[in-house]
Amino acid sequence: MIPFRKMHGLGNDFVVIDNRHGQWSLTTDQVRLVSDRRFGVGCDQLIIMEAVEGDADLFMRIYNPDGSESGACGNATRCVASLAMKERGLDQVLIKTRRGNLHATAAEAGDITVDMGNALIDWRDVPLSEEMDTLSLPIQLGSLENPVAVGMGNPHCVFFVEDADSLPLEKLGPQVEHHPLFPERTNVELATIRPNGSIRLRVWERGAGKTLACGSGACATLVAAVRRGLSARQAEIELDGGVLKMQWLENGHVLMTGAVATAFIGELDL
Ligand SMILES: N[C@@H](CCC[C@H](N)C(=O)O)C(=O)O
Repeated sequence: MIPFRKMHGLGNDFVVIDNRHGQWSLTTDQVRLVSDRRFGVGCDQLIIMEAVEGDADLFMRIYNPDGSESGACGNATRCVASLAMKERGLDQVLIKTRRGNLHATAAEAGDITVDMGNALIDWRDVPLSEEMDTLSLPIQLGSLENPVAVGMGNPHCVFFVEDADSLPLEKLGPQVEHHPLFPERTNVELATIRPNGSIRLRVWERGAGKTLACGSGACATLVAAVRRGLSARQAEIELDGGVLKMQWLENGHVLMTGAVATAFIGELDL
């Protein structure tokens, strides 16, 4: 039996397995099974906590429900950071991910702030399949056009639209996810800038589908909006599951602050 925690950040939900003693090794089929809401516990991402050498407190591995691995997951980083902070009695921890060490700190009212690292805006780093300006991609799908590409350790394709809520994300998301300009597929964001400066955001996640929130997607959207001259460097982003407070620092790093919650604790019989 493998113990797990079911956690979420704004409804973006995770099965979190503590494998710091290295006793378990999940196959891709098992990752898919655990993530499948029809047969398993079900989650947007399966997160494995692993032991690490060096400065970081732990390594966080991120699997999508289709079995693919991602380099970044903002909401899960807050969840895992909150576990590590409680465990160590600290108000800051360093979480290692495939893209590097992410510094997380306790914020007001139980929220967690994560420095999600540098936003990547060179086409090679997103990555895109050919040289181009990431500020304006030649993609047109119905009323969707001219998106911005941003890398946050995972790829994002951000469309600015009149009304994100009026568009069929379930139909458009998979088409953009598999667009040939993205050799590693992409996460897809539909964003609307509101008159008060906040941003309404809906996300189709690579390898997962429509989710209630996506932390790295919120980071990418703020960066895209600032680069387009549509937003200040600090903004609130409203996802289906709640609000993230975002800031793009002058040094290129993106800060994300938001809530975390544990839904329940259980055991997997694989
Ligand atoms: N939920 C995440 C992103 C998860 C990974 C993504 N689906 C990918 O494949 O890159 C977040 O909060 O950032």
